Amino acid sequence: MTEAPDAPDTILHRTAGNVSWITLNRPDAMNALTWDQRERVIALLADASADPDVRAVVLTATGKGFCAGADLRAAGAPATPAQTAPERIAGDVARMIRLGAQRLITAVLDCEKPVIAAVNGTAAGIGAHLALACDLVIAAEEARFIEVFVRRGLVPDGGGAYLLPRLVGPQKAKELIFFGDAVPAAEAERLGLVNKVVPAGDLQAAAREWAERLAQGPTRALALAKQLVNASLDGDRAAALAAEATAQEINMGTADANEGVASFVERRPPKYTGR
Ligand SMILES: CCCCCCCCCCCCC[C@H](O)CC(=O)SCCNC(=O)CCNC(=O)[C@H](O)C(C)(C)COP(=O)(O)OP(=O)(O)OC[C@H]1O[C@@H](n2cnc3c(N)ncnc32)[C@H](O)[C@@H]1OP(=O)(O)O
Repeated sequence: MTEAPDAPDTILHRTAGNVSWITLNRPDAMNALTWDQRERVIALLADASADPDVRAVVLTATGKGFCAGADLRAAGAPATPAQTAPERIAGDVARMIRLGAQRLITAVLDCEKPVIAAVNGTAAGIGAHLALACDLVIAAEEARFIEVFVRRGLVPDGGGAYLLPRLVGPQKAKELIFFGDAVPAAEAERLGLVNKVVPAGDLQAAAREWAERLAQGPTRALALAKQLVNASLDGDRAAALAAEATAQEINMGTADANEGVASFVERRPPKYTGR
């Protein structure tokens, strides 16, 4: 288990049916992220990668918000520019973004298990990017996605200017970033930010259904496929084709790959073990 500060009750965690459920639980603050919570989520994602009994991850939250971004009231927030020399501000905030927001988003992108975001409500700032970095996004009808940074006079961080253009194209990405308007779940689905929109009362069941299907799948093949898709966004065709050939070679060493082929030949359903 990865060591991380305990975030008693503000991050709930359970594993059921080979699915790791990570729940942000500060509903009174729209699940705005504190340092402890962020480190706890990063640790739980690392644990999911390492644990062979975890074959899928669901990230969700309680209350009316999914995550309202960094907790702007968090103790120890950097002093305002007027109180600190510019070079110190640059050193502090850039380092905080690298060591904070960016580590969180990277932990999702690099998690070696499929990660589903079950977005129960407002996802703003890095809270939106936390959802959009997940492999699959299921949103409740009332959910909305807000590139809220501009409302605070901030630059989008936590991977926003990396994720958004890849999801919706550069023009739409800049519209969302420039205006910071709330994007309702149905529009987010139309734009390609969300895979599926369901009534709020069905969100957990929908996430469980997809997560349990993935948890019965060929876990290593799913992890390699996730890496191929993510890497393809940054490379050229030659790199993508080389990577898929290598991934298939690696995957052929798994029991699941042999089970998948054998079950077809033997005319029976496959039974994958995730190994
Ligand atoms: C990780 C530690 C960081 C330390 C502080 C850093 C300071 C800045 C440093 C540089 C920038 C870092 C940026 C960061 O990496 C990435 C970001 O996420 S920046 C964006 C931060 N988030 C926001 O700006 C969103 C702020 N919230 C809102 O705009 C609105 O709440 C909403 C999301 C549009 C939802 O609106 P409503 O539905 O009307 O809900 P309320 O506004 O009434 O909120 C309910 C309740 O929750 C409290 N709350 C909401 N968001 C935050 C928040 N981000 N931090 C703390 N508290 C929040 C809100 O105050 C209400 O509480 P109440 O007033 O009722 O007690």
